[in-house]
Amino acid sequence: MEPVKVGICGLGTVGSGSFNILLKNAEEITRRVGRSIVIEQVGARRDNDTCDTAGINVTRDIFDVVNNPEIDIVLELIGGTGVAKELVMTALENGKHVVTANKALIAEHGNDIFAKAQEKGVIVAFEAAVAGGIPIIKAVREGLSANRIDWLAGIINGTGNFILTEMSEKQRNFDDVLAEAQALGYAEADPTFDVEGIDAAHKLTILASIAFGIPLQFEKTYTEGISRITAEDVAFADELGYAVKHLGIARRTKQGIELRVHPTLIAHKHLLANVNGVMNAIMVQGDAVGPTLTYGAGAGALPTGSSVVADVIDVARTLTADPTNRVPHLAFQADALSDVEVLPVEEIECGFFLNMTIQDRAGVLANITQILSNNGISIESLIQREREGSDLVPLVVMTHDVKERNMNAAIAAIEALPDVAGVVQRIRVENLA
Ligand SMILES: NC(=O)C1=CN([C@@H]2O[C@H](COP(=O)(O)OP(=O)(O)OC[C@H]3O[C@@H](n4cnc5c(N)ncnc54)[C@H](O)[C@@H]3O)[C@@H](O)[C@H]2O)C=CC1
Ligand SMILES: N[C@@H](CC=O)C(=O)O
Ligand code: NA
Repeated sequence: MEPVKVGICGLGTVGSGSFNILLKNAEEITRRVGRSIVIEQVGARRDNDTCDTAGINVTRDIFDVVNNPEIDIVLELIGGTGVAKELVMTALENGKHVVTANKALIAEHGNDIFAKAQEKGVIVAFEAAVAGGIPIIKAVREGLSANRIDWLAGIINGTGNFILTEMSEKQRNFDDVLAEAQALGYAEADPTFDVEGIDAAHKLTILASIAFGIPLQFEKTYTEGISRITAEDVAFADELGYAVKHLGIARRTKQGIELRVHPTLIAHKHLLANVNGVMNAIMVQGDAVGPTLTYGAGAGALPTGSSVVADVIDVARTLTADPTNRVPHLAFQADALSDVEVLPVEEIECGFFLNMTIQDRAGVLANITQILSNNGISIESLIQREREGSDLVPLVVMTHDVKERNMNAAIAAIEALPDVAGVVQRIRVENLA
């Protein structure tokens, strides 16, 4: 049989990983697919030392790739939502299948892209876009398709988890660890996407769509990053028996859907609290299967390339299958997406860890507990520390579950007390039972 011809756009971290896997495992891949997969052309601004492109057609113009009539599958591995969108739309218009690792593109423009793919009868595959090497899209969209998914929660940004782990285990400084994550190829081109939670929000948007059958709604995802987390927060949390992890959470409730990414306290004994470094893990709760957990590298050239190439294999296999029987892009039929409401964060209920600085003076603690109680908030535990030579001392409060709305009111009142210095740090606590 004729080989399947692939064109790679972008030869950076993920492009090089995918390129090298396609060459190294060519024989094994042919055994799996029943025909060979060859790299017909590479579009790259510059060469990559880790890739031997001898004998391969290399162009500096990535649009040569999507306009090359020989190519069956285009790999979009340049990133961003500008040129990348134009590239993907052109490839689809030209009748080519597309494999991408670009979560920003899918989360923000996926609705348009999938509509175009459907019109043209081609596939857009994006396993690498969520949690790097973990086959979570396939797991949710296919492996768990018998279930009504109740919720999912996971560590879905490798850079952020790498930073939190190094800060907690080695007391390293935030900027240092971020620079290392960039050098290792984990971080986004703009690393604020990693540290401000935008990248995790892109991924959660995609996961929620395939779990619940809702359109992609990135703009409705509540997004908070790890940049405000201090070494002191991590140490206090640890003392109380918790790890600080950056989680993406999507949950169905009677009122609507929770879609949120933020730092979270998780009990040390919980599996997610023990996912460290660049590793990602996602819990999915289905009504039939119960809780499931997948774990693996969330970023890096070869782990991400693993997902890209698996998608190429999937597409190559379906080239001989009936197009109407393929798995729908968002797991549910395009005309069967539901418009259930995404809840505002004020409606979400969880426990809180509050870390504040107060004057070491009689009555301050009583004022704070009174405010909490006035807002219907009960305290689970509390740490108050003396600080030698200073009458400003740290106070940490853990609360039982309460609506974010009540907590907002309580924090505003606490911050207005003359004996409370600066802002109250809040980290949400999840039991994930
Ligand atoms: N680095 C990682 O571990 C992961 C990255 N991703 C996603 O994969 C995509 C690529 O990311 P990386 O490989 O990390 O980025 P990168 O910056 O290492 O690679 C991108 C490459 O594309 C090239 N490029 C960009 N625009 C171009 C243009 N107009 N013409 C020719 N070449 C162009 C750049 O020169 C660069 O070599 C992004 O969407 C990213 O979000 C997804 C999962 C993991
Ligand atoms: N920057 C991302 C790369 C993978 O998606 C991350 O760190 O997780
Ligand atoms: Na994946």
